[in-house]
Amino acid sequence: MAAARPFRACSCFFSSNLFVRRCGLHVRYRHREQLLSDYGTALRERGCGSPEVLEAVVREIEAEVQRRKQLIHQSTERKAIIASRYKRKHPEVYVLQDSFLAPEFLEIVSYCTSPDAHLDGLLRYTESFSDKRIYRLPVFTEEFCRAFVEELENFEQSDMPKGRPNSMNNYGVLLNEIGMDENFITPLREKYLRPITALLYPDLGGACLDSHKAFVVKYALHEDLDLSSHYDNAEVTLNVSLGKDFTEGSLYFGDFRQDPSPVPSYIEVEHVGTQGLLHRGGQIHGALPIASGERWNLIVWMRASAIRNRLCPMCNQKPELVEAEGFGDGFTESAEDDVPETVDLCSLW
Ligand SMILES: O=C(O)CCC(=O)C(=O)O
Ligand SMILES: [Fe+2]
Repeated sequence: MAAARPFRACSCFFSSNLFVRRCGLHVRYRHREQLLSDYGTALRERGCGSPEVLEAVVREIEAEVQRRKQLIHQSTERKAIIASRYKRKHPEVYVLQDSFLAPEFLEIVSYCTSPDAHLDGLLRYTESFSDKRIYRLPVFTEEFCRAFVEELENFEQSDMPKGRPNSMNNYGVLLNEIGMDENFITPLREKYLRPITALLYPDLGGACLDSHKAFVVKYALHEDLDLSSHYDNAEVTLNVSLGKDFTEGSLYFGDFRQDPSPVPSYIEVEHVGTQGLLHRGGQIHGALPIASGERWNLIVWMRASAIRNRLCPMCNQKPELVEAEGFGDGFTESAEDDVPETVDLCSLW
């Protein structure tokens, strides 16, 4: 068998999809003049047109680009510190066990791995929302969710260094940094989720999701309340509600990024504790503000190199690969030197 190819990122990470929080806008940034020429009107419309505010916006964007450039290095450092010093409260939650999973979820996986499994059969076990290919299904047990959130709170309250889940969420935990990728998220994706996504999203590489970025987001009254509209850097996303108690805070979904309609229709989907939502990463979505309590959700952005190597979902171009740590952003170098028997079936579509 050929050695696994290292994962890469696309260079657009340093220039595209930069989120300007104060005006709720994603921008591409090369330099100040380009920003003004591409987004001058949009910035003005959102109250960011005065010279002082513009100045602050440019400074924020440049700081975000710097943050992104230092990310790999800082994340590796944090991971090493956490591995050597963090004292886990529930060490057991780091190794996935069947007992963490809802019996109904195990039943779904068992159906999907049976020889005659088909989409219509699977849909009998899930709840579907409109025609947007959004599905809800049971995932974890309540007991597991409680222990997991307790572990995350323990980490949050510790003096360990913490990264932000992504440029839009300020609160939460990057699961690779606390050591949950290897024995929890990777087996969850490979052994349990992939048989399901293979049937739901074959066109998006659902059968060959070969990497992920996993994190937990947290919303609370004096922290983040909501999340602006966006699409994920993922082919398929799993979003599981872990608790705790909260009101409001539903998700809303609009069009698929590559298939916009003149008047997008939005649907709202509630989070149900212990249950997960599967959706296409490219489905435009956001989170409405919570009204009380705390909301913790596990988010797994799942990626298929066979799909994204052709087109980066963030810049819509052939990806320009740059070195990365771990799973990077899920791209791999081209497979031209592969011998035929190692060619992944997914890459033949
Ligand atoms: O708050 C949520 O449930 C959604 C979070 C989300 O969409 C994301 O982090 O990509
Ligand atoms: Fe998202």
